[in-house]
Amino acid sequence: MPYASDSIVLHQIGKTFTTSRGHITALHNIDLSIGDGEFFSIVGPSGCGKTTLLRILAGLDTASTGTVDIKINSGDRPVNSMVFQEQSVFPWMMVIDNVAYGLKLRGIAKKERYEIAEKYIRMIGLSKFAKAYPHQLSGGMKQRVSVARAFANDPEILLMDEPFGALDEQNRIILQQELLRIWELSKKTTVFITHSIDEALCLSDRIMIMTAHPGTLKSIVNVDLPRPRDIAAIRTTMRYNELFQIIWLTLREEVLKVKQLELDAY
Ligand SMILES: Nc1ncnc2c1ncn2[C@@H]1O[C@H](COP(=O)(O)OP(=O)(O)OP(=O)(O)O)[C@@H](O)[C@H]1O
Repeated sequence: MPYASDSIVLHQIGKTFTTSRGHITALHNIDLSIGDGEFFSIVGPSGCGKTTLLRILAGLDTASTGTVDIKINSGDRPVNSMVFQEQSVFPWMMVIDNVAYGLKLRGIAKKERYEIAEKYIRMIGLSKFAKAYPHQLSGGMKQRVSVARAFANDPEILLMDEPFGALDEQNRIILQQELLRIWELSKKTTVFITHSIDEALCLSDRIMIMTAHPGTLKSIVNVDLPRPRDIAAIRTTMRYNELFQIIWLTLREEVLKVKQLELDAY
């Protein structure tokens, strides 16, 4: 898919952890470019290095080899915002203050940061709960607050590590649809980790499939499903099913390798 420019360029990324039991190579020689405004998902078997890669993009960890380049469009914005699987809201803050937190850190005046926060709270359907505290919200609602906060921060890139993994299916579908809607409006470069081929297909422009440990780039699939997307409708299309098969057959080889390694270890 054509993009005006690259937002993220990874060159020969490798990561080796040193532990008391020796060295663990988590990532090996990953070359990758992600376009400005692209929704890019990563799937791969358990332990293949997805989170490690995202942590390197977030600056929470450093690569052992290679380089990471992230295009900075404006010096006033944070480079990234991350949404984790676990709800990472502050329990002592009202919803509106949780969503506005990053803006406060950047010194944005209260009136303006509340206006921005209210806009995103409206988008995720929580206006009535703007002054509620997290203990008054369900798990799905708290995760919505995390998503709203990430967008309100207006980062250069959005990083999401299985953000809906802990939710029940109904809440997950609703949040996926809301994420699609907000992303369509902002066209923010997004890197999204998921274990779900379905989720990756519904949301992404491209999907990267990683090999089993050590993680390398196995292949990248273009998701040529039309946008804007309705998640329920897209799943009924023939192209969705074709893409699902392609990804599953590629991924299955890697999942089986992990299973074999587990059996060999016994
Ligand atoms: N801080 C660390 N110290 C040592 N080894 C680590 C560390 N973090 C990750 N690893 C190892 O690196 C490899 C990749 O881990 P990572 O969590 O990135 O995989 P993942 O694909 O996100 O896994 P999952 O799908 O199960 O969440 C694993 O073998 C893991 O044990």
